[in-house]
Amino acid sequence: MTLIDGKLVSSVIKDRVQAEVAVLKDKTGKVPGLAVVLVGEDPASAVYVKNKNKTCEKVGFQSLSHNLPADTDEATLLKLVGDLNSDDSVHGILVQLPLPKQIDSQRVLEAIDPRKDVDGFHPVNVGHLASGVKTLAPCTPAGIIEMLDHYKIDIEGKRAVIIGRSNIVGKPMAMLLLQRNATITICHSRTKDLPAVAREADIVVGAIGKPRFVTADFVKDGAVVIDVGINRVDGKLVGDVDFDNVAEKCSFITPVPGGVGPMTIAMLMQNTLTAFKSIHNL
Ligand SMILES: NC(=O)C1=CN([C@@H]2O[C@H](COP(=O)(O)OP(=O)(O)OC[C@H]3O[C@@H](n4cnc5c(N)ncnc54)[C@H](OP(=O)(O)O)[C@@H]3O)[C@@H](O)[C@H]2O)C=CC1
Ligand SMILES: Nc1nc(=O)c2c([nH]1)NC[C@@H]1CN(c3ccc(C(=O)N[C@@H](CCC(=O)O)C(=O)O)cc3)C=[N+]21
Repeated sequence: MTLIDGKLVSSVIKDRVQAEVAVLKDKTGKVPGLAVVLVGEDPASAVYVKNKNKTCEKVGFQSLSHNLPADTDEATLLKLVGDLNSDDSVHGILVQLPLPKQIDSQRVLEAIDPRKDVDGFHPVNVGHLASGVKTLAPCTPAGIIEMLDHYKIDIEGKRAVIIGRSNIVGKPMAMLLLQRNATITICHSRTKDLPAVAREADIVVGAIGKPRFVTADFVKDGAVVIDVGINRVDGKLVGDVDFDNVAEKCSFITPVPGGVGPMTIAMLMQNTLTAFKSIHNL
């Protein structure tokens, strides 16, 4: 069994971004700017925002955080998004999800300029991804593809089973794996005989949000197992995969922490750099 080191692969990407930012800064006098909008005080989101700010500093981006109170109304948030759309120093806009229930998230995501949509959640970018047009792809699944490539894990012709069908992970993961010629199955809470379906997979992606949900019973001998889950159990971070038991059966596995999470941040930097270059025709 090989442990996939997300921290290592993410450093390679961040170093590459950092080097390119330095060159572009010399050439244009400008640096990429990333604006992160957090509504309310969800502790998990706060950790994520802190990591993003730290990484922005490392790679040489300008990082702006907007922390709004939990009772912010939709109009206020839409106004902020509009201001960020027209701010020339901002090239990436990320509105942290989930949003409080008085706000229609879809309306907010659709208000973001698609060129600055570094999460890849705007319908234009979702449509491009589904059509196979090069676009800003969601960071978490894009990071998973990078990890598979780094470890030279074949995707073409392989059977991939994705557990979870969210717009942020499951669905875009399916699109990216399909683009790479995997045969994909997307599972969810209504899937029948889930362990049997998952056992057919050469590559299993667990994105459910339930601690240790994917047990050894879900995994074929020699499969590749990717754990997207971020769950807090007794103050400890655990994934959606029952790591200790699954690790004995699989060929490759990602840990939590230190797997998919750091890759999400690295791809956010990559997407912000891509947006900066496309906005400035570089
Ligand atoms: N590491 C990272 O960078 C990131 C980690 N995450 C983490 O990944 C996990 C998933 O996130 P996200 O995709 O946003 O979650 P969502 O809650 O949006 O989606 C969860 C999916 O899992 C499915 N599901 C829930 N229970 C079951 C079950 N018993 N059997 C089969 N399927 C089930 C749901 O099915 P249905 O649609 O039928 O309800 C749904 O499609 C979370 O732990 C989250 O914190 C998320 C984003 C980035
Ligand atoms: N618009 C939007 N885009 C997102 O991409 C998004 C979001 N909203 N809402 C929340 C989820 C969750 N998410 C994580 C990203 C990185 C880590 C991460 O860096 N994890 C590290 C360390 C975590 C720690 O130690 O606390 C690790 O797994 O090793 C975690 C979680 C992005 N999400």
